[in-house]
Amino acid sequence: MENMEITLFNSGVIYDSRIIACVSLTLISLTTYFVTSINSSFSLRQKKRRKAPPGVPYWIPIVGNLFSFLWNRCLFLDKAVENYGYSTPLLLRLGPVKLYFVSGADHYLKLFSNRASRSTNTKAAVLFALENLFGTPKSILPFYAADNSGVNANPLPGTNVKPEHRITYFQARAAHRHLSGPGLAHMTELYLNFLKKRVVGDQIGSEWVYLPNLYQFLQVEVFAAAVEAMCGSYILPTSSTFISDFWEFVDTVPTLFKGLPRWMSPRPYRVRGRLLDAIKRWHKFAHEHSDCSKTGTEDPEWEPYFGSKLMRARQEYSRITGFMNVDALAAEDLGLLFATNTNSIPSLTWFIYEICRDPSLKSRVEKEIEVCRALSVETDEILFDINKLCSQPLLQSIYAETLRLRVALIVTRTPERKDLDIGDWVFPPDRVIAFSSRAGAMNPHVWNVGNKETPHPLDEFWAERFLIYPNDPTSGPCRKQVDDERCLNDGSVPSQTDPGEGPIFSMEGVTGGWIPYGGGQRMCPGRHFAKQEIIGTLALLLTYYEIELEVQKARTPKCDMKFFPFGGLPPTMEIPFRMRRRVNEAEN
Ligand code: HEM
Repeated sequence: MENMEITLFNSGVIYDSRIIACVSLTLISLTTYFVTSINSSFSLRQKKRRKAPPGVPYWIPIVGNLFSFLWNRCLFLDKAVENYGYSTPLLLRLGPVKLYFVSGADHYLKLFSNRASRSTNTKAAVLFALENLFGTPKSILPFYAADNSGVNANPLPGTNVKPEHRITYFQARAAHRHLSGPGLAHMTELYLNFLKKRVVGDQIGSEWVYLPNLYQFLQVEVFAAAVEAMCGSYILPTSSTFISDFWEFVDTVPTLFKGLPRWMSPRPYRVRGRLLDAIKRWHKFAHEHSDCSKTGTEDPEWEPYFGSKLMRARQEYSRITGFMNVDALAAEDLGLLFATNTNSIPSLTWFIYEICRDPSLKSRVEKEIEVCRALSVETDEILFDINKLCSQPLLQSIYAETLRLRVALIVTRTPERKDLDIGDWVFPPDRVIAFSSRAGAMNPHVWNVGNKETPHPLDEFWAERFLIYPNDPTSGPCRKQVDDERCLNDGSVPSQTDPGEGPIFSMEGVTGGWIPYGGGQRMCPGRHFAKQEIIGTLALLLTYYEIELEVQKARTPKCDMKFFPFGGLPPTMEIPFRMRRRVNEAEN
């Protein structure tokens, strides 16, 4: 104790060094907060065009906003938007990293424009995810980092990356080519067949079967069918715990995101290691039995070893680079499995939940499904017209509303080489601009929130938010303004509705608020499959089964915000349900 005491000026006053430390820290914190607040309000008041976004004040130098952000990411960003408004981009200091956070719908649209798409990249987020979440070897990261040639067939001017090293372009080309057109049609058809074989071929007969959790049921059945449609029939058998490992890994992603080292948090690394090993075993086996260079128009869309052409194309371009080793390839595919399933499956869970908990909504949905199926003349099997299903107004509205409310992710862009101007704001090169789908989804300037008599707050599900009724000028997704029936903040023109017809599905006026798939050139290439997967799964399940939720009325599941900003938000609680085979369904 003695050596903790300091006698000053022989005055006889004893200062405990702990008190001195506390007082100094408080003074430093107060001064830091004062200075950063003054700077912030000074930046806000600037009248000039081309100004720098204000910083969000913080208390601790160097650390900045990091603790508040990591403590509760969603709350921190919600508060920042509440304090500064949607039209003000903000500078966040997250430890050593400084980034901008943008929340205005108009700003999103400008960031997704062709011009901005050409001069920005997504490298920072991709590198962070590869290294910290998916376990790409550190030695390979410089190879990804060096590619600044863009996503188009023609490299960006001023870049001199070797043609065979254009990894960003290869990735984008493979995804866009094979997740649309014939590849998409084939993948959806296979997915629905695999799902049907798994679920309908299962033991659930005409007696009610009680299942403890809808999300868990889909995590197994939908995951297995989707993975088989994309990656073939041999990836899952490489490890008896692949499916449970995958979801355990997803559970640990918020921990990996915080960057804790292995010795402090071994579980995420252990489970990720098991998955990467399994993927490597699958790659090896598939290479022994299949030729990944077969991605031409004459080659099969799907074979059991690598699955879809997408997976063969990914192997092939990785081989061509000469850089990618087996570990890097496994990490890339883990990343794809993550992107594919962790968004779709939680979204699908909410989609089914919202429909099944409202009997009148369910019966309207069943009518829309009914007109999209037919019996095959040859096999007597039920066939779905997936394109027609995905064009049904109510199904689309529920799907869009589900993604608005239940997907919360952050998308990033980094300006390359020169400043990026958005409105009066200027963003310097090489600094990340982040925007959150949740901020867009909750932006009251964008969305229709009903009226006093029938309010539809943005944090509540409204099945009809995206429907325009010909005779109801208050309907439709975008905010109604006193002097303007529709707010077309993206400059689009309202489509005509035929008064004789029913409601139409519409996205008019809300494209800057609805960004679960990001936007511009880097917009999610899997969105068409995701939509068909979500709507097709519901159609299949409701065609063959009666499904009833067993959730007690008093208990409503909420979104687990721990998963913000990683995409689909799973429910906070189990959703018990029961199902039984319909007795009179056409097929047996
Ligand atoms: C509800 C489901 C899904 C959501 C919400 C979602 C969302 C996203 C978002 C926000 C991005 C980044 C876009 C940007 O930077 O602008 C992305 C990228 C990507 N997604 Fe999805 N996704 C979903 C399903 C899928 C599926 C099913 C697949 C594959 C079949 C897929 C494959 C990809 C790929 C390959 C990328 C990277 C594209 C690139 O970097 O160029 N996604 N996704």
